[in-house]
Amino acid sequence: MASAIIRGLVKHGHKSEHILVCAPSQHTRSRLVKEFNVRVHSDNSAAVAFADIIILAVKPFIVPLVCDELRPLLGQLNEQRGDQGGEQKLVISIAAGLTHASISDKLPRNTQLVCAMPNLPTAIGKGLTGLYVPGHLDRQAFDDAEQLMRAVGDTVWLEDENQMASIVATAGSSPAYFFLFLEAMEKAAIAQGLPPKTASKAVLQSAMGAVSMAMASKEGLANLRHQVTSPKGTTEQAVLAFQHGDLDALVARAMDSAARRAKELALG
Ligand SMILES: NC(=O)C1=CN([C@@H]2O[C@H](COP(=O)(O)OP(=O)(O)OC[C@H]3O[C@@H](n4cnc5c(N)ncnc54)[C@H](OP(=O)(O)O)[C@@H]3O)[C@@H](O)[C@H]2O)C=CC1
Ligand SMILES: O=C(O)[C@@H]1CCC=N1
Repeated sequence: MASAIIRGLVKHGHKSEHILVCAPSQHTRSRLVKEFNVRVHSDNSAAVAFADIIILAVKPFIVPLVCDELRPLLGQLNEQRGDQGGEQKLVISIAAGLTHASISDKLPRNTQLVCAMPNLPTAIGKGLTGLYVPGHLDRQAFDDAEQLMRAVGDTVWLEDENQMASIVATAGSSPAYFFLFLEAMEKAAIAQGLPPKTASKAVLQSAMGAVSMAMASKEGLANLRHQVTSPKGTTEQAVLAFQHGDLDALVARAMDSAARRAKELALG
């Protein structure tokens, strides 16, 4: 996910020399230098010395270990900046499930922390990121987090931290559902006899057309669907097959499973 954010930021015009990536493996560091020409370091505390905005983009169970490494220097530099009336460093966590309080507890007191849930299309500037800070904190103070994630797509602020699990299910994980559905369509089209390249083009262009149309239209998804579905026509048969398979219930079950997993990750 870090690579996707970096790709999106660099595409949007962020200078690669202003980005420092900390990763333990030499292989990953070399790949990122080769791909984006970013700075790299093996020591996570180098990020605190270098950056005003620090993104925690590790697996949820690694976040506490990384916070332990960031805490001493982060506390020291934020205290210095506080004394001088300067801006505090901002930490953004993209770890699925982890709560604001659980990460805050691992960082120096009063660290500016935003919980964010981006998704993979940030890599091409078309991401969706859910953002959360507790209600008693002023969101204006977190403009930098919103601006950064806006550079790689759209953003939504969440009122209630419990909504974060739904954003994981609806946006963080969902590109995989769409890929899965498109894969299934591609396989079916090939099974019906289309050449693989033709099947792929027909599936992807149709998906892009449908999504672009839905985004541009004020009519709502069900209305657009009805426009395709001629009475007694071909689409009706396909829609009926999906409905007989209880697509709505299946999708709800899948999304509930993702949201439930996000809540489990919060518990560690
Ligand atoms: N994948 C996605 O679409 C999304 C993921 N997320 C969240 O992003 C986070 C990362 O997920 P994802 O990108 O899929 O995972 P990956 O396994 O692809 O990446 C994790 C990265 O963490 C690095 N890492 C491991 N240990 C440390 C450490 N101690 N200090 C610093 N870096 C470390 C690894 O570096 P190395 O290669 O050197 O081991 C690796 O590059 C998760 O919390 C996930 O919930 C959120 C939204 C979407
Ligand atoms: O599958 C995961 O856990 C991560 C979080 C959202 C997308 N990928």
